[in-house]
Amino acid sequence: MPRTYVVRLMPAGVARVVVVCEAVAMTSFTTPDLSDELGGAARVVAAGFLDFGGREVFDGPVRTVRCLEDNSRVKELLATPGEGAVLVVDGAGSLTVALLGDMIAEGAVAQGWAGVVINGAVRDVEILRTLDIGVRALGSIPRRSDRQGRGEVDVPVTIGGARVEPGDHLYADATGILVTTPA
Ligand SMILES: O=C([O-])CC(=O)C(=O)O
Repeated sequence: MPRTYVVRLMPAGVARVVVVCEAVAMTSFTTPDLSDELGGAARVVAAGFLDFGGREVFDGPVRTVRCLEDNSRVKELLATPGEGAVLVVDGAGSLTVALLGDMIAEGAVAQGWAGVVINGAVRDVEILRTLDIGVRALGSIPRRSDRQGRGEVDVPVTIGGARVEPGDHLYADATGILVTTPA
């Protein structure tokens, strides 16, 4: 792991090396290790989610939205304090409209959300990748979604074959995504 070192000359002329920061944030988990350690208690989300965010590794307690081609609830929820949570959006796998774009994602960063995992599509991908938030989705498309106030918040959903409930904990890294239910 890359590190930044400062070399100070001590009075006796002896060089002392002090690690002052990690250039890459230390992560306390990997999804393969969690999968091995927890077995069936770690519900693994099927492969197929792509990384669109500026944070490759993220985790947090889960909030959920279920919606179909209408991101009203996504926009509303991500404009409220996230407190390190991960929003899991079950958009039924629809790839015809985007449920997240740069404006909503920038708001989510400002509100302290750790990540957004979308069983559906995003847009503004050039900007999403610059933002300090995890974003996973199935694909991208230019068309915005409808906003007719449809959708449900904090309901159990299933994405990538894994059941996800509000209050679960979601872990995502370069390998994949898994979900646990805290004891
Ligand atoms: O407004 C939307 O539905 C999605 C979008 O483009 C944004 O978040 O900037």
